[in-house]
Amino acid sequence: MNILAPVRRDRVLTKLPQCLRKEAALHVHKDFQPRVTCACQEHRTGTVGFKISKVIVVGDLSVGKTCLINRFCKDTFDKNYKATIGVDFEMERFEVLGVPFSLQLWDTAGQERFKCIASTYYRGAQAIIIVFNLNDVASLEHTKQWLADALKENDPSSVLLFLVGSKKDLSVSVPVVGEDFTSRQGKPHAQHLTLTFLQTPAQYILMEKDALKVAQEMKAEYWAVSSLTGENVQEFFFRVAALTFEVNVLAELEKSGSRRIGDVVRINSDDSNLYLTASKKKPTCCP
Ligand SMILES: Nc1nc2c(ncn2[C@@H]2O[C@H](COP(=O)(O)OP(=O)(O)OP(=O)(O)O)[C@@H](O)[C@H]2O)c(=O)[nH]1
Ligand SMILES: [Mg+2]
Repeated sequence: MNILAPVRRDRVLTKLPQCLRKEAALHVHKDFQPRVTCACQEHRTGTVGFKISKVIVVGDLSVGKTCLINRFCKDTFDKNYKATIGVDFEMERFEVLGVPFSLQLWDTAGQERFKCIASTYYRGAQAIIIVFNLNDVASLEHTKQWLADALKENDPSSVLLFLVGSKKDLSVSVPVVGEDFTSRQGKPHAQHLTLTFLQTPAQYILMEKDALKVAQEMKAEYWAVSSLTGENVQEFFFRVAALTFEVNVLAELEKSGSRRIGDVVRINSDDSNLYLTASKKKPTCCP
C-alpha cells in the first residue's frame, strides 16, 4: 500500500518530455522505450512505485541552485541571496505512465566553507544536476570539478548527468522588458520587470557553444533555464523525472530477468544516446 499523499495533477507524465538540445541529450527518443511502456501497462514495475530516487544539485555559490528547486517545487522566486548552509532537500512526487515515482531533490551548498558538509550527502544519487550561471564563464569552468567531486561518491556508469545553465533571463534571448512573465502554471511571476541584460547576443551564443561542448564531454544533458521567469524549469525537472524513472524500470526488468534478447543498453556511447534498442522487433507483450 502506498501511504504517501496523492500526486498533484500537474505532476502526471504520460509522454516522454523531450530534450532541449539534441546535440547534448542523454537520448533523443520520441517516447519511452516500448519495454518500459509495456512494463507499466502490465504492472511489472516491481518496487519502482515505492522508490525515492535521489537527485543532487551541485555548482558554484550563487549560481541559483536553491532558486531552481524552489521555482519547481514551490513556484516561488526570492531575489535576495541566502546561502545554503550544508544541504537542504525537497520531495517531489510524480506519476509516470501510471506509476507513482518520487524524486528527492538535494540542494547543496556552493560556498567553499560548507562544501565538505554538503559532499557527505552526495552518495547514492541517481541523477546529478550541475548548475552554472550562463552569465559567468568561471562557473561553467568549475562544473568539471563539481562533477568529479560528486562522482567520487557515485557510480559514474549508472548516474544520469544534467548540465544546467541558470539565469537565462539575464541574457538577451528572453521576452522583452515590460512583458508579463507567466509561469507554466499560469500564475504571474513578475510583471513589468526592468531587466539588465548582462550579455550581448554574441556573448550568449558563445557561452552556449562552450556549455554544449562541456555537456558533451561530460555526457550530460544540457538545459538553459530561468528561475525568475520560470522558463524551462518545469520541462527540465519533468525530463529528469522521466529519464530517472525509465532507468529504474529498466533496472527492475533486468533484475526480474524479463529483459528481451536483442535489446542492448548502451552507456557512455559516442553519440550521447544512453540507450540503444538494437532490435527492430516490436515488443511481443504490447500491440
Ligand atoms: N535574474 C536571476 N537571478 C537569479 C536566478 N536564479 C537565482 N538568481 C539569484 O541569484 C542569487 C543566488 O541564488 P541561489 O539560488 O540562492 O544560489 P545558490 O546556488 O543556491 O547559492 P548557494 O546556496 O550559496 O550555493 C539570488 O540572489 C537569486 O535571486 C534567475 O534565474 N535569474
Ligand atoms: Mg543555495
